[in-house]
Amino acid sequence: MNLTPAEIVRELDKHIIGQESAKKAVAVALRNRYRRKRLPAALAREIVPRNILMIGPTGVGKTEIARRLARLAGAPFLKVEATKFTEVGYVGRDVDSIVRDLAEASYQMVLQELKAKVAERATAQAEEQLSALLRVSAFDIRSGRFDDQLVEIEVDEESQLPFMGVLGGGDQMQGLGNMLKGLLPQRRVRRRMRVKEALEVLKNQEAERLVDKEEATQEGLRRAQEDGIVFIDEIDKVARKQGSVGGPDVSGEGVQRDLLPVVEGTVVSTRLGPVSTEHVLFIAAGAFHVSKPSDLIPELQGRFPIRVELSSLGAEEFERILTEPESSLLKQYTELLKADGTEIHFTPEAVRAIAQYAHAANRDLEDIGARRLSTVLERVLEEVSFQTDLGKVEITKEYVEARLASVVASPDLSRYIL
Ligand SMILES: Nc1ncnc2c1ncn2[C@@H]1O[C@H](COP(=O)(O)OP(=O)(O)OP(=O)(O)O)[C@@H](O)[C@H]1O
Repeated sequence: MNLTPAEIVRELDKHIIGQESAKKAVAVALRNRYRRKRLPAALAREIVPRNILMIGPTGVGKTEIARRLARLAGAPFLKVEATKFTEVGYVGRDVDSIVRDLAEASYQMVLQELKAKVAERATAQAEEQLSALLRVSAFDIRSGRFDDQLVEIEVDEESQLPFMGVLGGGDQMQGLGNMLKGLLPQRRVRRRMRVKEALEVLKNQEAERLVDKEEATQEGLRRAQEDGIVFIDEIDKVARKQGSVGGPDVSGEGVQRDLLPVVEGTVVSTRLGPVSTEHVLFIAAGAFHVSKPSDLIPELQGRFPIRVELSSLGAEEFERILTEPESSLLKQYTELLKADGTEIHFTPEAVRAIAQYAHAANRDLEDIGARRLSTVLERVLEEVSFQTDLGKVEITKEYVEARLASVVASPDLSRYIL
């Protein structure tokens, strides 16, 4: 993956509308990693990432840019909220958990890749096991003819939920869950389930056995350290100037002091082994409505030398966000309903109307950025979504207005619905 900064921006353009300077900054940061790796080792060690501070209101694409960048680079990614941490010695999460969770995310990423490589073999073995159990041919299993039949299989306790890592909570909960999984001794239990499910469970179990865990650990460690990207949201909330009121940490300065070594480069021991944060890229973000970046402690300011501002979004950007990204909201809804025999089509005027309503709601209620589009769209499509097999349905400006008029007329109603 040796994309030039311009190519990286072009990739990001497929998902994020506007916010050019932020895209450019992250593109350069990513390219710098590639540049560094081409230098002699002694020199490369000296060059630390120049971290980025994103300044902009909520819902304008800060997280999305960082997440997309990570995906593009195949880099392990972790999002944390600065406000979730508390000074060492007080109740709350300690900052070292950032590194442990990043390592865990990295390990899981590698594990999934390794599993994908052995998927074919794992499937064949799972089919064989089931065919032996049911005394039918593997072909019969594959045909799906026995999908609904019940079968009892022996499973590793943790293999029962092959998708737990995907579904479980936020990034942090996922890290925690995985960590627990790693610590618990494996138990074998007998479970009755439908053949179709058994196949999935056994596939996953075989894949787990086939992959080289040590390889996953080593590669996971390497990626966390060399490619890891940590997004620290709400940094502005811990950047208040020293408050006048007492209490343990009114200003958030303690959290900043704790974050500092992690950002500067430290070694944290994790389940996988020691992880150095020296080359991890940190992207901090905040609205900075009240506090200013200059309210951060000087050492931390120095560690985030690249400052980019993201602008708040207006009706025109909303219109583009609705339609242009590769998996835009309108495309998502269209595909979703198509699965149920309803083909919706939005007229350009309808799209504009939705964008304008969203913009107005942000202005009148609270500016939540592009997130507003989801609530408005949900309301517009409420009735259509409730039904199935409607065939072709055209969503016109008049329809949008009819759906939203009553809500918009009542400020109280708006607050709940939009
Ligand atoms: N410029 C944009 N282009 C496309 N989609 C956007 C844009 N801005 C926001 N979105 C969408 O809006 C949602 C919220 O955006 P995001 O998570 O990036 O907010 P944020 O700026 O990080 O705010 P917060 O700090 O509150 O998390 C995401 O689903 C994202 O895809």
